[in-house]
Amino acid sequence: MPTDLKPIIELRKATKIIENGNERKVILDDVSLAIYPHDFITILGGNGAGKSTLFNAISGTLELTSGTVLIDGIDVTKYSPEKRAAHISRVFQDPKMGTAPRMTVAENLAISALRGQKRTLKWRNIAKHKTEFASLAKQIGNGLETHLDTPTGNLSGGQRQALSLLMATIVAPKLLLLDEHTAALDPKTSVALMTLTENLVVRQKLTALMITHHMEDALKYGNRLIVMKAGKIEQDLTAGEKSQMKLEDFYRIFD
Ligand SMILES: Nc1ncnc2c1ncn2[C@@H]1O[C@H](COP(=O)(O)OP(=O)(O)OP(=O)(O)O)[C@@H](O)[C@H]1O
Repeated sequence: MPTDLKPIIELRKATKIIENGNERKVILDDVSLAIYPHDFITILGGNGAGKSTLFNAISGTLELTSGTVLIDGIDVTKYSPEKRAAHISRVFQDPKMGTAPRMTVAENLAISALRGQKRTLKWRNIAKHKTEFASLAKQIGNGLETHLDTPTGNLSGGQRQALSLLMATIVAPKLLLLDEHTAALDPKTSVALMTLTENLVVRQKLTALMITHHMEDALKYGNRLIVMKAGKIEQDLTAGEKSQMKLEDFYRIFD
């Protein structure tokens, strides 16, 4: 990893232990990870490996038992998810998660455009920004730009995920978390959304973590690949190391 760059996000010895009666389960096990500017890291691991737990620890929806989370070198371990949301955006697997269903596409975009600012939403500003929103939505290529006044609950799953991605990146976050964001889509829409994802990440020089169960995607995209197993980071591969790997090597991850 680069030595001259400072990590944007760092986890130091992050551990989460769940105690339930006599049961004690370590779901995040002494994880240390440094994420550098413009890293696009894919994350693979079997069911229950701790991938979403890692995202929860970064975004603050999970309180650590021990360990530290830093953003730009500042200890944010005690910061609420809302406070961290000024820097971190997340797109979930479920198309229903990222958008407010009764609000229109333009209204959802307008709210996202205010992320990290204290200003309240002025509805007249939405009209002002509609042309800009339309040109953003047009990049997606699935007709979203013709639905600016449509409540998001009426969109297709693919349109809704594309909108969630646009909302997560309309103000460039320090870190973009993609939590199996293509998993609920049909194969064609999933490929289109992955292409859009890569375009956005590369064009905006974003820093991103992407959980995927598609081994092909984990190999194809990004400059780093992390493999998780039983709450630990088992492997952290560079692009060079990744290119030496074959699909068969990855099937062993799920043994
Ligand atoms: N709040 C919680 N309380 C108890 N157990 C939890 C909690 N959150 C996660 N776990 C457990 O921690 C383990 C890791 O879960 P996690 O959701 O991070 O896995 P994952 O790698 O994202 O899996 P998947 O690919 O199935 O989404 C699982 O065994 C899960 O049941």
